[in-house]
Amino acid sequence: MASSSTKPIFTPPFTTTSSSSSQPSTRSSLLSFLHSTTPTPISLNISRSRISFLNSPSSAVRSLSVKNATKTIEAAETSRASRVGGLDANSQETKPTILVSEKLGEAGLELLRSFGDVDCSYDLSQEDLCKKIASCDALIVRSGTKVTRQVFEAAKGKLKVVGRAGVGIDNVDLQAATEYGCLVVNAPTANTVAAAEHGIALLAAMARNVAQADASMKSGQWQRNKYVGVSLVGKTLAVMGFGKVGSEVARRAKGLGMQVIAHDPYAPADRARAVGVELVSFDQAISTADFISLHMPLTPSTKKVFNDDTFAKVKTGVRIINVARGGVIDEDALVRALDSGKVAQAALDVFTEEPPPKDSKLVQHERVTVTPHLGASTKEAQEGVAIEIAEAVVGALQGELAATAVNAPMVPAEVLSELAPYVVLAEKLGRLAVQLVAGGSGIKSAKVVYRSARDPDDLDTRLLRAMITKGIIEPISDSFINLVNADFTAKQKGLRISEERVAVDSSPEFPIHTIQVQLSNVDSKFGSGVSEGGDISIEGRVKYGKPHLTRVGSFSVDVSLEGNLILCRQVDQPGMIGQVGNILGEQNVNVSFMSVGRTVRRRKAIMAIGVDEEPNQETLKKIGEVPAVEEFVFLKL
Ligand SMILES: NC(=O)C1=CN([C@@H]2O[C@H](COP(=O)(O)OP(=O)(O)OC[C@H]3O[C@@H](n4cnc5c(N)ncnc54)[C@H](O)[C@@H]3O)[C@@H](O)[C@H]2O)C=CC1
Ligand SMILES: O=C(O)C(=O)COP(=O)(O)O
Repeated sequence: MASSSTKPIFTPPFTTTSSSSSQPSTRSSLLSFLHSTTPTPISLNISRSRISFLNSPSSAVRSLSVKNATKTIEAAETSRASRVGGLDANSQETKPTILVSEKLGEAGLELLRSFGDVDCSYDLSQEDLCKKIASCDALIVRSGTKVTRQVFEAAKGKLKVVGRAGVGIDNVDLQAATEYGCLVVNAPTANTVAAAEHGIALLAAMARNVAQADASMKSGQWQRNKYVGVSLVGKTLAVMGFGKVGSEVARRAKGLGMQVIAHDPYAPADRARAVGVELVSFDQAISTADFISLHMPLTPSTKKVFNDDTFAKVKTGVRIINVARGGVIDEDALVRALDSGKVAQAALDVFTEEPPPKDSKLVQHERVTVTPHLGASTKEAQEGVAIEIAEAVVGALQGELAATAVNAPMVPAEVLSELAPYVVLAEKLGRLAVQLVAGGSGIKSAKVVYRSARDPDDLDTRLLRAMITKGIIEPISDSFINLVNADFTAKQKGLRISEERVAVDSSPEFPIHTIQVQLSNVDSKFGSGVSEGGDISIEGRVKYGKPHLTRVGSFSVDVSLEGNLILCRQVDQPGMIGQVGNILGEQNVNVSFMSVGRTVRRRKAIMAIGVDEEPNQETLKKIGEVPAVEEFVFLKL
C-alpha cells in the first residue's frame, strides 16, 4: 500500500522531552487545537482572491467542476502547508521563547526554563516590547505591562499565549488577543489571601492613622492628640465585589467584629450567606456603610463607578479602601469628596495611572494612606502566582486548554478526552461541506445538527462548533482559526453557525450519535450533496474511534474519513467499482475505502471512494469520462 502523504492537522506546537511525549496522542492532538498551526493575524477583510476561488463562476460542466475542485484543494493545501510546515520545524527543533516582562517568583521561572528559552526583560518601553515580541511564543506579565493591540500586531502571529501572573487582566487588550487567536490565561487564585490581607492591613492602618503617625514621629514629633483613630468593632463594612478577595476580606472583617454587607450583582446569595454576609443593592451598600472596600474588577461598567454622584450618596465621614483597581474611582472626585469632608479617609493600593504623578493631589492628601500596588506582594503569593502562571503557559504552549483561560471557553479535561474523536470528525465535516459549495455562492449560514442520547446539559458542543467553523473557513481563507477566535472570525466573515440537538434513542454512553452539517442558500457543485430540503448536507459519526462519513445529501454511505475522498454519482449498474478502481490503480492511487449508497435500485447511486494519494487532473478527467458517471467531486480532508 502506498504510504499516506497527509500532513498532520493537529500537531502539538511544542513538545518537550518528557511531558508531551507521555501524552496520549488523541489528547495532544485534540488539545493542540488551540494553535495547531502557527497563528497568523486574522484578516478582517475576507480575502477576495481566495474567496473568489470558491465563488468563481461554475457550471454543471464536469470538466469545470474538476478544475474548480483542484483549485480549491490547491489553495487550501498551499495555505495549510505553509503554516503546518513552520509548525513542524518548531515542534521538532526549536524551543519556545518566553518573555517575562515583570518580576516573577523563582519557582515559576525554573519551570519555564525547563520548557523553553526564558528572556527576563523588565521595564521595557512599549516600543521595545513591540520589537521583542515578534520573536516570542509567550509573554508573561503582571499589572505593569500594557499588552495593547499594538503588541499583538507587532507579534505578527507568533505570540500564542499571554500569561497574566495575577488576577486583573485590565492591562491586556482581550479583544485584540482574541482577534489574533492568542490565548490569555491568568493566575486567579494564588494571590487572593495576600490581597485580602492587604485590604485588612489598609483598613486597620487607616482607622488608626498608622502611616501618618509613623511619618510624624520619624520627623521628630510626638502628636498623640492629632492621631486619634476610629474603632472597627460594630462598624458596617460594605464589600463591593464579593468574589475571591472580597469574600476573604468579609471573613476577616467579621473576625474583627464588623457588620459586613456586600454588593455584587453576580455573586450567588448562598455564597454570601455561607460567610454570614447580606447581599444588598449598590445604593444600599454605599449609603449605610462606615467603611467601603472595593473588590470588583476594572471593566467598562465599573470604570469610575465611584464618582461625584456616588460620593454624594455615601454616609458623611465614610472611609474607603481600594485594593482592586484605581480606575474604578474617579480620582478627582475622590479628592473633592475628601476636601469637603464627605469622605473622611481613603486607603489606596491602586491608581488610575501607575505609578501616579509625583504631584498627585490624592497621593499627597494628608487623610489618604497609600501603598504602591502591594496587594499581591507577599513572598508566598508571588511564588504561588509564578507557579500557577508557569503551569498554565507551558500547558497552553503544548496545546492544552488552560483551566484559567480568560478568552476561550474552559472545557474540563474529561470532557475534552471524551470529545476528542468527535472534534476530528467535526472539522472534517466542515471541510467537506465547504468543498461542495459551487463558485459564486457566498456561505452565510451553517447549521449543525447533533443527534445524541445525552441530556442537552450533558453535551458541551462549543469545541465542536469551533472545529466546524475551522473546517468551513480555513479552506477558503487565510484565517487561522482556533478555539479562541472561532466565533469572532465566523462573525467577521458573516458566517452564522446555528446548532440543533436531536434526541435519539441510543446509548448515552457515547456523547454523540451523528453530526450533520448543513449549508443553506448556496449552490452545490455536486448536486447529489444537496438534501431534499435544498441544503448541502453531510453527516458523519465516530465508529471505533474513527471519523466516518455516513450520509451525503440523501444518500447513505459509510466511508472512513482518512486521506482524500472522491464522491461519484452514477447510474447504478454492475462494474462501476471496477472501472473507477482501475483508473485509480493505473495511476498508483491507492483506494483505502469504498462505499456505495443508492436511492433506487439500478437508477442512481453514490460511490464514496477514500484514496490515500491525490489523483492528478488526468486521472480525475478519466473518471469523469466514464459514461455512467453523472457527476463527481474530489475532496481533500
Ligand atoms: N491590589 C492587588 O495587588 C490585587 C488586586 N486585585 C484586584 O481585585 C479584583 C478582584 O479579584 P478577585 O476577587 O480575585 O476576582 P473575582 O473575579 O473572584 O471577584 C470579582 C467580583 O467582582 C464582582 N463584580 C463584577 N462587576 C461588579 C460590579 N459592577 N459591582 C460589584 N461587583 C462586581 C464579580 O461578580 C466577582 O464576584 C481583581 O479584578 C483585581 O483587579 C486582585 C489581586 C491583587
Ligand atoms: O493580581 C492582580 O490583579 C494584581 O493587581 C496584582 O498585581 P501585580 O501582579 O502585583 O502587579
